[in-house]
Amino acid sequence: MSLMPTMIELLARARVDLRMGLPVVLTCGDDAALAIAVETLTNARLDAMRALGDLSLAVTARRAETLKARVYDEDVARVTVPESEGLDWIQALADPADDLNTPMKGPLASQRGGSADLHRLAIALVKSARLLPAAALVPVRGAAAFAADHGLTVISRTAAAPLLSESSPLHPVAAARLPMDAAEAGRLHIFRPEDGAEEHYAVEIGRPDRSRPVLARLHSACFTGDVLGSLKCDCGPQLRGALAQMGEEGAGVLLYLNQEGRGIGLANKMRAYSLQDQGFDTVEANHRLGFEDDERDFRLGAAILKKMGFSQVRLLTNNPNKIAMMEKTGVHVAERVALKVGENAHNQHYLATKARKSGHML
Ligand SMILES: Nc1nc2c(ncn2[C@@H]2O[C@H](COP(=O)(O)OP(=O)(O)OP(=O)(O)O)[C@@H](O)[C@H]2O)c(=O)[nH]1
Ligand SMILES: [Zn+2]
Repeated sequence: MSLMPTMIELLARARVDLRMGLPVVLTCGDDAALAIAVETLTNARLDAMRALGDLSLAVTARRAETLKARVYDEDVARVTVPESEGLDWIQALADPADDLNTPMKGPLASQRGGSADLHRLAIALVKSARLLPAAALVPVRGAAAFAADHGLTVISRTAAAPLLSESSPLHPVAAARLPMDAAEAGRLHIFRPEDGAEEHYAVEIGRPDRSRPVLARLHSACFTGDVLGSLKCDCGPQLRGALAQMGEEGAGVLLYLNQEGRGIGLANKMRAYSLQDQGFDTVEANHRLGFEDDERDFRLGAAILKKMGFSQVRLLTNNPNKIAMMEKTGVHVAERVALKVGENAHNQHYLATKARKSGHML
């Protein structure tokens, strides 16, 4: 067996490198670039990157819209970084925290022509590292030798792209009995993805009949709502409401998917909350940060249900996208069970925005 890292392992390593502020070498055919996350960029690394050539910044089309930067490559923009600008300028382009105090960062020049594939790959990697979706790139020659000399991780776009668009296979690692308030007959199962990303959990209540639709909930992690009892969303009451209903019926399965903040991570969710304090709604805040409304991967939920032997569900949700994704990934939604709990004065606007912009059923 080879001791060389596989592409999945290299991607996991690249995510850690980027979070630590290390650059990674990206290749695509004859093109290669050094890419570093803007969020963890330091002056020392910026100087070292600049010594290699002209820098460009990869931002998403969503972020480019707020920055009024031209997008020539559909989902990404390649913004030229002027030599006169330093770390603060670069980070202000990536981080919307100060947008309202310093609205005009430009005019910005975007590159057009040639390929944006390396920039697109850089965005996909920083997103999967749960960082702000922005990266600085500089072209490099002789990528393999350069990476070896500097001890850097190399990611080939051709090898990485299919893995980044798929959802990683998950495997059960442990399960045990867990009596809970809502049901004494509880069992917690832990699932681990092959790509080294977060583990996900399944709470099984009673002994659900695998040949009939099971009462199911796909719950996305919300530290603020689930643990702290935040009034800004309805997650805490939904979590407890779903478990309570499963307890009353004597059977059910609740998946606790660690996709905090609709898949952007807790740090980015707090950035979104800070923008909400400035007056933007939940969807606008995600867009200003450079994310889509919802970055979650619901295929994970279907994969776990199937591993547990469930192929049909009575799904507790108000989100039509969850139903569509279940059906698309081979879990039949026999019934939609409404889950309306936890509305309060603080989250009324949030719930109304989800209904208006994300199609949630009221
Ligand atoms: N980015 C972002 N995420 C949020 C915000 N408020 C809550 N969340 C996250 O949204 C997710 C809530 O998802 P769910 O409880 O599955 O809700 P849903 O998609 O509305 O669907 P149902 O509850 O099934 O109707 C959790 O991951 C929360 O952390 C917000 O303002 N911004
Ligand atoms: Zn929440």
